[in-house]
Amino acid sequence: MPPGAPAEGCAGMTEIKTKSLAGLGLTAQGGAEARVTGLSVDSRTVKPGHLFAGLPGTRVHGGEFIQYALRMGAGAILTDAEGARIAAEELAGNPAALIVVEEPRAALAYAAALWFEAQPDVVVAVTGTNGKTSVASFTRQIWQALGLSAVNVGTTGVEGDWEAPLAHTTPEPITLHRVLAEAAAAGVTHAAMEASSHGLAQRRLDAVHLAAGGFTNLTQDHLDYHADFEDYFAAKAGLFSRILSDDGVAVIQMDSLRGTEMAEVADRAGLEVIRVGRGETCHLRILGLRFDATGQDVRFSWNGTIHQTRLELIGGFQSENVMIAAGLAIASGSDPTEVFKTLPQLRGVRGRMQLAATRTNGAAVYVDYAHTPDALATALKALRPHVMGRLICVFGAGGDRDRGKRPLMGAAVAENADVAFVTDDNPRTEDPAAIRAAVLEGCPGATEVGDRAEAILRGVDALQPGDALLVAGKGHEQGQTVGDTVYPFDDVEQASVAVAALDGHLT
Ligand SMILES: CC(=O)N[C@H]1[C@@H](OP(=O)(O)OP(=O)(O)OC[C@H]2O[C@@H](n3ccc(=O)[nH]c3=O)[C@H](O)[C@@H]2O)O[C@H](CO)[C@@H](O)[C@@H]1O[C@H](C)C(=O)N[C@@H](C)C(=O)N[C@H](CCC(=O)O)C(=O)O
Ligand SMILES: Nc1ncnc2c1ncn2[C@@H]1O[C@H](COP(=O)(O)OP(=O)(O)OP(=O)(O)O)[C@@H](O)[C@H]1O
Ligand SMILES: N[C@H](CCC[C@H](N)C(=O)O)C(=O)O
Ligand SMILES: [Mg+2]
Repeated sequence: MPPGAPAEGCAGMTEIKTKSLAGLGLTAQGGAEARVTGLSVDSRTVKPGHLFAGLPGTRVHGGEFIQYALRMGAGAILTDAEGARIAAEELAGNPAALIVVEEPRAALAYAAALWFEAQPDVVVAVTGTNGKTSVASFTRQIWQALGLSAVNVGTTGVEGDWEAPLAHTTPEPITLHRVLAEAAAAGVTHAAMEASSHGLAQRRLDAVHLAAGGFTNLTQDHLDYHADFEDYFAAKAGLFSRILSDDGVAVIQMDSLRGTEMAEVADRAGLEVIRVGRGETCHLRILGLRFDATGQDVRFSWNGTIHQTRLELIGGFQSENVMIAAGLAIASGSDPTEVFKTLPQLRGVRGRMQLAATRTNGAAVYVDYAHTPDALATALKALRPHVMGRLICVFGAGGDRDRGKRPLMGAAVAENADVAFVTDDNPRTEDPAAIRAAVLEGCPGATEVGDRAEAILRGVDALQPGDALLVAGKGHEQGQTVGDTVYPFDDVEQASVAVAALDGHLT
C-alpha cells in the first residue's frame, strides 16, 4: 500500500485498517466471515478484532492462550486441530471465527504477507551455519555500490538504506513482513535476508517472494533445537525445496560439507544453480588468494573468464562469503562485471574479524562472532597467516544452547590456538561453571577465567610482539546474559579498555 493511501476497510476519521479472512487467504469453519484489525502471535499483544495465531510451541501449545486472546477481544483464531481441541470450551459459543489448518505457521506467514502487502522488488535469502550475516551485508553493500536502495535483514537488525532493530535473525512472519513493507514504503528496492534454521523450520519466511537463495555451509550448531544433523540439514534445505519458486536461482558453496547435496536439492526443485567454489565445475570459482596485513587479493573466474580483485577483509572464508554475495547479486539481475567492480569497497560486518585494538608492542586484538566449532577453527586458521608469533584465544560457549558443541569448540581452539582462556558467553539460565567445564573437556590445557572482562585483560596481557588475540563468540553483541538479566558488555570496548589499562593509552 503506498504511504498515505487509505487502508482497506477504513471508514470516517478512525482509519483502522481491516482485512477480510479471504483477503488473508484464510477460510473459517462453517464459512464464517470476519474482518480482522491486526495479527498477533502472542496472546499478550492481542487487540480487539485481531486474528490470534495459537501455534504449536516448543514449551507449550499456543492453543493454551486462545482463552486469553478471546478475552482480549480477538476476532479470529488460527490454530491446528490440537489448539482447537485445547480451547474447545472457550471457543464454543464465542463469535470469533475459527480457522483450523494443518500448518498454522505457514498459514500465518501467508496471512502476514497479505496483511502487509508490499515487499522490496528483489529479496534474496541466505542460509548456512556460519556466514549468513556477512553474506547478507556484503550483498546489500554490492547493491548500494551499484546505486540501488538496499537493506540487509538479520542478526544485526535491518541495516542499509532503512534501519530498524530486530530481536531475531529471522523474525516471526508478522515482524518480518512489517519490516519488509516499511522498507519498501521507504523506497528500498533490494533486500538480502538471513534464513536461520529456526526460521526455516518454523516457516517464518515461507511467504516472502525470493528471487534467489544462498547456502554457505553446514556444520554443528543448534542441535538443542533440531532432533539431529539430518533434521538440521532438512530445515536448511527447505529454502531451496519449498520456498524458492521455480523461477528462483540457488547460489551454493560447493566446497562446504553437504554443498553437493544442497545443490542436488536445488536441482531437483528445478532451480537454476550457480555453483561457487574451487572445483572445475563451479561457475564462480576461486583460483587463488594472497593475504597481507589489511586484507587479501582474490583471483577468481566467472563462467571461465578470469578476474582479480582486492578485498579489505581478513580471512580466506570472507572471500567465500563475498563470492556467495556476488552470486546472489548476479542471480537477482545485476550485471556480473559491474558487481565485480564493487568488491574492493566491501567492508566487514561489525564484530566479524574486527580489529578492535593494537598494543604498543604491535600485537593486535580481533573480535569475532565465532560460536561454533567450525567457526572457531576457521577464524583461528584465517588469522594464522597474519601472525608471526603466538595466537591467543579468549572464548566460551552460550548457555541454553546446543550442549554437544561445547567440547568440540574447546577442541577446535586447542588445535588451532597456542594459548587459550575459557570464559563465559551468555550463560543464560545455566550454571556458568558447568558450561566452562564442558568446554574445558575439549581443551584441558586452557586457563579458566569466568569473568569475561578479566579473561580479555589476561589475554591482552599475554600478548608479546608478533602475537595476536582472538576474542571470540560475542562479536557485535552489546550484553552478557546471566539468568534473565542482560548486563551491558561489549568485547570491542573491553579490548580497548584492557589495552589502555596495560599500555597507558586509549586506542
Ligand atoms: C525456540 C524457538 O524458536 N521459539 C520460537 C517459538 O516459540 P516457542 O515454540 O518456544 O513458544 P512457546 O513458549 O512454546 O509458546 C507457544 C506459543 O504460545 C505463544 N504464547 C506464549 C505465552 C503467552 O503468554 N502467550 C502466547 O500467545 C507464543 O508466542 C508461541 O507462539 O515461536 C515463537 C513465535 O513464533 C518465537 O518467538 C520463538 O522464538 C524464541 C523467542 C527464540 O528465542 N528463538 C530463537 C532460538 C531463534 O529463533 N533463533 C534463531 C536462530 C539464531 C541463530 O541462527 O543462531 C533466529 O532466527 O533468531
Ligand atoms: N564462510 C564461513 N565459513 C566458516 N566460518 C565462517 C564463515 N563466515 C563466517 N564465519 C565465522 O562465523 C562467525 C559468524 O559469522 P556471521 O555472523 O556472518 O554468521 P551467521 O551465520 O550470521 O551467524 P548466526 O547464525 O549466529 O547469526 C564469524 O565471526 C566467523 O568466525
Ligand atoms: N544467534 C546465536 C548466537 C549465539 C552467540 C553466542 N554469543 C551465544 O550466546 O551462544 C544463538 O542464539 O545461538
Ligand atoms: Mg547471523
